[in-house]
Amino acid sequence: MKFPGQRKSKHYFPVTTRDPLLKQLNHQANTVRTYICGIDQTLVDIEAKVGDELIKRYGLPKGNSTLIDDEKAERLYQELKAHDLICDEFAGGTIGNTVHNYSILADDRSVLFGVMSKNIEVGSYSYRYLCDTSSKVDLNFLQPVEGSMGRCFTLISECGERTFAISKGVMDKLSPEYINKEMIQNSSALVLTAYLMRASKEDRMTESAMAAIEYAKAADVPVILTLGTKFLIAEDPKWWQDFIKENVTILAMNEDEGEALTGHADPLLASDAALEWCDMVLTTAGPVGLYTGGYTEDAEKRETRHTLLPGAIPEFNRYEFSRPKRKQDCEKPIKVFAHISPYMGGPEKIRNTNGAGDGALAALLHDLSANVYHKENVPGSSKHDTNGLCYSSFSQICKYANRVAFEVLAQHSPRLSRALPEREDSLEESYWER
Ligand SMILES: Nc1ncnc2c1ncn2[C@@H]1O[C@H](COP(=O)(O)OP(=O)(O)O)[C@@H](O)[C@H]1O
Ligand SMILES: Nc1nc2c(ncn2[C@@H]2O[C@H](COP(=O)(O)O)[C@@H](O)[C@H]2O)c(=O)[nH]1
Repeated sequence: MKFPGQRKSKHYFPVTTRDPLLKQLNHQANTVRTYICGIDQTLVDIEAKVGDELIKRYGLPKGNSTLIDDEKAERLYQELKAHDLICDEFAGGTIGNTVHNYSILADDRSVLFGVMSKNIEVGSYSYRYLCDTSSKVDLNFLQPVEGSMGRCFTLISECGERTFAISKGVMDKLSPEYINKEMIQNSSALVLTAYLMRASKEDRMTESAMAAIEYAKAADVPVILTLGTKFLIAEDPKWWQDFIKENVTILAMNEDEGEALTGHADPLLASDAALEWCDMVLTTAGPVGLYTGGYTEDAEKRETRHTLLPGAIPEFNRYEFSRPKRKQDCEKPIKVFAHISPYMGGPEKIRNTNGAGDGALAALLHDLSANVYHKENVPGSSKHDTNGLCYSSFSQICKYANRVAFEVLAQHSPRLSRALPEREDSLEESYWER
């Protein structure tokens, strides 16, 4: 487990054996290892730059992720190929991306539940998926199935907006028998996407996801939900509010999804509303940056040293140096928010916005899992007297998530090809120390 994000003072995080205080840890027979679990529809992204006319002609709502039938998928694929419009083919799926990015950042294990073709030919989409997935993502629990892999046509308009057309193949064929209860109950977190809830009944993906959620809740493992697309949420916001209230610890969304869920276009107000149903929220807002929100114990709140920010909730970041806690773990819970503008104003050239939100979530998951790792391995640490949900403060999580989103924007695919640089001198000066 790597330390979550660069910092000048690394406290007592057990990432090095050089510190004499850590010798105690090294005397332990076995360092306890932590991991996160994710469930996804295994998908390969087929990226193409297209005109709006094509998107319209195929009846795809711009910006949405729409399921299309096999006939339409084949027609679309042949048209993209014939006009040489496909610019990349890469493993995708919102949770596949997130657990991959988690494993790259933490340099540690994640477990993915989903399906995979029984027989894999070199060069096939299944092969592509495996090649593009970090070796730290444990794929041993995937369910082998017959049939073709799911494809996600990622159609990028001139304005940069992405429209997804999903040819589902076997992506929803996951059976609940392939959800390993013990793996889920021993993990630091279970991460899911709202997309899993739109599978057809016969396909059983939704049933499998619900089984995993029940296992996680029974063992008090945090359930993290990312909303996927505003269109799905807008179909029935009340259903999603109840679902979150019933099942979710941490909610990740972008500002459009936040508006669909809460009715608030302002990401801060949307975050505030969502905290009535869950314990913590990560709200990304494209060029406006991102917000974290959640609860802390009134007696443990820590005042920021940054400028107090104006907004729909004045000076909303006052206690952003506090660590997030679950609401139920607070005697006197107070809401805390933090915001950060895009790191360095955003990359000079945004290659692709695909997966920036998933990248930010992976950073938050890393911080959460690092907290469990530290708690397991340094149980006597005062850090854990207060039963925090994450290792770092709201403010620090913002910085880390933002930095990772920047890295995804600056590269071509939604999956990080490498971790953040170990030493970023300019960062130490200009960002982490600011
Ligand atoms: N145009 C942009 N300029 C600068 N940073 C951006 C831009 N778009 C996204 N980001 C960064 O990436 C993060 C996630 O992007 P966003 O588009 O909100 O997520 P999603 O992919 O889930 O819609 C933002 O919080 C911000 O840090
Ligand atoms: N599991 C699913 N993943 C999907 C679906 N539609 C799109 N996607 C994936 O989302 C990422 C991009 O994420 P974003 O945070 O930038 O929006 C991309 O890699 C797609 O594969 C779906 O229906 N199910």
